Amino acid sequence: MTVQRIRTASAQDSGGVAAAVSLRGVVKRFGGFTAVDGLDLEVPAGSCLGLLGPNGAGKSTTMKMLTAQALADEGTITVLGFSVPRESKRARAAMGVVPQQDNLDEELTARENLEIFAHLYRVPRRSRRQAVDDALALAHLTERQLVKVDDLSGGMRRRLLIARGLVHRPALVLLDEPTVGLDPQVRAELWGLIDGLRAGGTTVLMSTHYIEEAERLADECALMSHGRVIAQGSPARLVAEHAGKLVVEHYGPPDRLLDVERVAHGAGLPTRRTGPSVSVLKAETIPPSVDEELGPDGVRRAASLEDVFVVLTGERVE
Ligand SMILES: Nc1ncnc2c1ncn2[C@@H]1O[C@H](COP(=O)(O)OP(=O)(O)OP(=O)(O)O)[C@@H](O)[C@H]1O
Repeated sequence: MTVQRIRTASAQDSGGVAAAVSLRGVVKRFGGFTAVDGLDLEVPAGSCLGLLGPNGAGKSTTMKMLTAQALADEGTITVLGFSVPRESKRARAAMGVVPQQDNLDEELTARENLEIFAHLYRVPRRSRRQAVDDALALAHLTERQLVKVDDLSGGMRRRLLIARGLVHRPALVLLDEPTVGLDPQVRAELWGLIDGLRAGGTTVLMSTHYIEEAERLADECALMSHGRVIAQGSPARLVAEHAGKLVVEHYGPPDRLLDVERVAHGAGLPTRRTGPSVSVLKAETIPPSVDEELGPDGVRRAASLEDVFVVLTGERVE
C-alpha cells in the first residue's frame, strides 16, 4: 500500500479527489526579494500538473519548498498528507525528486547509482535488485547498466536521473525542468517516459518553461508569474478561457501593427506580439465592423497555450 493511500484522509480535498500536494498562502523571500508571493496550489492525486512559467517565476523555489530544501516564510505545505517542513523526512521518503541539475555520480555505473539510492530510500534488501532492474527497464537503460555515467550520452543521463527518483516507486514524483537543454528527439523520448508514469497512476508535478511539454503531458497547468499562480486549468480550458478558439495574425511594418493593436483593444480583444506580427485572440468573437477595420490581410489559426502564456505573462516563448 502506498503512503498516498494511507494518508489521503488527512490530505486536503479538491473536488472529491485527494490532493497529493497542497500549498496555501506560501511566501518565500530572499532578503528583500519575494520569489514566491502567496502561492495557492493543489495537485490532485494521480494527475500530472505542469507548473509553467517564465524564467524567474518561482517554479524551482516552489519545488524546493516541497522537499524542504528551501523553507517557506509563510503559509502551509502538505505533501502526501505530511506537513512540510515538520514531517519533511517522511514526505521525502515517500516522493521521488528529479532535480534540474544532473548530480549523478560520474565515477559509478548506471546500476550503481540506482543501487545507492535504493539503499538510501530504504528499499528492503530482498527487493532491491528487482527495484533497480525495474527502474533501469523503465528508463530503457538495461543494456547500459554497467556503463559508467561519464560515458553515457546527455539523454541517457537524464533518463537515469529520472529512474533514480523512481527506484523506490514513489506515489509522487517532482520533476524540475525535466528536459531543459536537451535536443528535440531526446525530449520526445523523455515525454514518453513521463507519460508512462502518469498512466501508471503516479502523481507528477513538473516544472517547465516549455509550453509544448506542459501541453502534451499535463492534465492541468498552473501558470506562474512573479511568484503567484495567475491561471490554472486543463490546457484546453486555459486556451478557451484566455485565447478563445481562433487567432488572426497580422503581419506588417511597425505602424500597421500598432494600428491593429489599437483597433483590437478598442473592441476589447486581447492581442500578442510575435516578432513581425500581431495576433488578435478570440478572433471568433470579432464583430464584422471591427473585422473590416482590421483588414483582410490576417492569417487565421487555432488558438494555443502559447498564446495564453504570452498574453498572461507578457513574456516571450522559448
Ligand atoms: N537562493 C536565492 N537567493 C536569492 N534569490 C534567489 C535564490 N533562489 C532564487 N532566487 C530568485 O528568485 C526568483 C525565482 O527563482 P526560481 O529559480 O524559483 O525561478 P524559476 O521559475 O524556477 O526560473 P528558472 O526556470 O530560471 O529556474 C528569481 O528571481 C531568482 O533569482
